[in-house]
Amino acid sequence: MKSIAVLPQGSVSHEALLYLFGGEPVKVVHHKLISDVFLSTANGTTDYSVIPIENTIEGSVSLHIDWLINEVNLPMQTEWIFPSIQNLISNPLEFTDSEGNKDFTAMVKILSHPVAMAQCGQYIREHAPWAELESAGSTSEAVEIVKSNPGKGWAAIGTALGAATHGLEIVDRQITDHNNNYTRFVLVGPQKLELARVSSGDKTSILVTLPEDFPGALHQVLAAFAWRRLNLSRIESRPTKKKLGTYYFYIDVVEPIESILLPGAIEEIKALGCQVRILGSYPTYTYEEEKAEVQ
Ligand SMILES: O=C(O)C(=O)C[C@]1(C(=O)O)C=C[C@@H](O)C=C1
Repeated sequence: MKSIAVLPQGSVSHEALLYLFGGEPVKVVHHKLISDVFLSTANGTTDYSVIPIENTIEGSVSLHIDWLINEVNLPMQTEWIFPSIQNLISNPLEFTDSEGNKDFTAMVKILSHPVAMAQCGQYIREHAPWAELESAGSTSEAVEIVKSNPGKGWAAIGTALGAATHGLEIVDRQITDHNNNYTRFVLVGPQKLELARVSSGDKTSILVTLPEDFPGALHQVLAAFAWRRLNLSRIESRPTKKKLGTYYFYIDVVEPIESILLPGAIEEIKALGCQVRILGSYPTYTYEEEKAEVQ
């Protein structure tokens, strides 16, 4: 049975994992911090790790992309999209007045994962702008901390599964600034992954380092894809962390690595003096509500 490292029970990542595998039996190994999720597969304890890499509202999860680039050498084996539905969660009746109405005046602190917190900025500004905001390793860890601190005016932003896991109350449902809030997840690990569900296509993620002092280098890199009509779905620069002003370009190509034209494009980019690292070539799955078993 495949073993999969993921953030704690009831995190968005955990919901996304349950969705991806549907009924397939897998051994789920929870870790409090994303660094430990990465390391568990990097050191061979688990077969795969679930990594959130991009969100509709917050954009790239830079920390996780940097880990993929700099800290571990774990190929991406699958990508899928899953909705991040965030809720305001508290100990039962903590924010209900004697007449049964919601009353947030005693809300002194809101805890969540910083990405989830950022997805709900508008809600916080409208409902409890006075509350102190505190980061947790995951939305589910935030719920767990709130559970251990009843009566203090603390609330968490997290999933319905997180609230159910810890037996807490959902004070307000679906509080993200936009309803169309989706997260792109990747499963990373050394082995290819076969899934029962039908994919919506393939992608290849590559990392390109430009040679120094080469005018128009990025233009020429992009031209290698353009004249072959290879579709790019994302391009993003990340600092190399070695010298100020030097960057990696993270590029997603909507083709599998074994397609006819992609290897030629990569060779052309290398011939320009660029370094190319393949981060993975993998099937991608779009979210289909009727297949979701959670929420
Ligand atoms: O904290 C969680 O529940 C997570 O799964 C982490 C994470 C992230 O790192 O982006 C995943 C998706 C959500 O949109 C917010 C947080």
